[in-house]
Amino acid sequence: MSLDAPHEMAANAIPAPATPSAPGPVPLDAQTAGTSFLSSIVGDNRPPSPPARLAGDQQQGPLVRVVPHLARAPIGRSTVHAARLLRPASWLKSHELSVETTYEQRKNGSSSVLFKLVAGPGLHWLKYRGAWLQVKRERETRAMNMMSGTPWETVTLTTLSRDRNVFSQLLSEARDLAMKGQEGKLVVHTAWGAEWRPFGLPRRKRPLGSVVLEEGVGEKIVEDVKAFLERREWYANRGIPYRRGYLLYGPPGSGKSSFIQALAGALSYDICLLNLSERGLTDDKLNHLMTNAPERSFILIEDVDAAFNKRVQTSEDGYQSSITFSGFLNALDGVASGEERIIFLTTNHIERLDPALIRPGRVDLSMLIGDATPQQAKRLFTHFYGVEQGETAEPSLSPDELRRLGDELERLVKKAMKAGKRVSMAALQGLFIQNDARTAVTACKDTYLSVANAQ
Ligand SMILES: Nc1ncnc2c1ncn2[C@@H]1O[C@H](COP(=O)(O)OP(=O)(O)OP(=O)(O)O)[C@@H](O)[C@H]1O
Repeated sequence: MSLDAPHEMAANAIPAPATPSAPGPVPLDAQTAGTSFLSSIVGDNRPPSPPARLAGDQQQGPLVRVVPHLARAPIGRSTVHAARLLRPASWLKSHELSVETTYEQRKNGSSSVLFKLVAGPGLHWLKYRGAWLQVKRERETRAMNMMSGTPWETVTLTTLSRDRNVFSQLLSEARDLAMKGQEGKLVVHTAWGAEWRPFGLPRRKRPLGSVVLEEGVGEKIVEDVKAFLERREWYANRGIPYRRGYLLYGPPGSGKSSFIQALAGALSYDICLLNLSERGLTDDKLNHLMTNAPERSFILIEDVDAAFNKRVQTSEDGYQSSITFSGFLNALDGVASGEERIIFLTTNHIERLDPALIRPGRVDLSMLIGDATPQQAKRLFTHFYGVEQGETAEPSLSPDELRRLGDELERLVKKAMKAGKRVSMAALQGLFIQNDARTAVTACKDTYLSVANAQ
């Protein structure tokens, strides 16, 4: 196919600020360049930047950024213009690249910044299943998302092909690519103003069995959540808001957050992490967030005691957020809609919580997630060094010795508990990560029994 060159293209191309020129031409033939350009157009599953015009619905992924604009780009609309614009050599090039960055701050203080080059504002050309497509990304200069301050964007796809199916094929492929990135992964959302946005990349799901709780505790929570999910009709018929609140309380490092994340993963739910100390959070925004969480997600509010122990909300730096205790209670109750709402609260200090917060209807199930019991310690040990396909994680360790070491650990944790010593699951995990099985048991003895014996 040979068509004429886009003389106006360079002049008309939108010079996006902070859009570096690519060092060389970037091939855009999707048949030879694979789907990489397609993925760069549709993005991955990171928070889109800037958001799409219809991005108000948090369920929309990158795919939806393309959909509404197709409607405004009738096929063949600019056939003549495009025919004039095209020249064989330049169709396969795009200099309009943007840098898309993702910043992730982890709970332990570490952070990472990822970047990738994506097709930026301007014109791009690609050949998709034999049809040439013009892709035009335009930023709105006047309108912007008031919540996040980012400009809206229009992506217009135009084709000369008579085959309209090319759009549906492209969109299905884009959707499949987007979904693949999330398959088997846990998506965590955080609040941006009054809307939810995915935070960082989707994470690998943690197997539920890797969080070792006291016998029966995890099972009880899982059963309760599953029973709740099966009773939508029951709630609707009785006019009861379809919501359930859970409180997991106990010492630090006992597995509260890990269990909630693993449970979300097991049920293919997302997590919506709500920080009540967030600057700018108001009662209204909180209410909006609680009632507009993405479908199939748990709302997780950690360390809820820190937020309202004196019915005043103060962050670490002394900033007082403008949410009120009664506003928080109202948001927890939610509007009496049929929307499913599952809320998890965690705390290290249940005694500091206001009784109004944990009354039934707001918190329906409270569970203590405690320090390690002797059996838990042994199970965690076995999980770490355990037998897989007939072999232990360490070749020099026979299954018999593993059992013996596990029993020894169980006994020593029992002894430590008798001596009033607390054994944290997080601390045990730390010892197991650093040591082989034999050294780990010796280290536990040194850590817990030397002190216990001395007492
Ligand atoms: N019961 C457990 N089983 C397996 N791993 C655990 C368990 N408890 C803690 N851990 C490990 O310890 C670390 C901290 O756990 P987690 O953050 O879930 O504890 P937490 O109870 O939520 O603590 P905090 O109250 O301080 O938020 C995680 O890396 C987790 O893997």
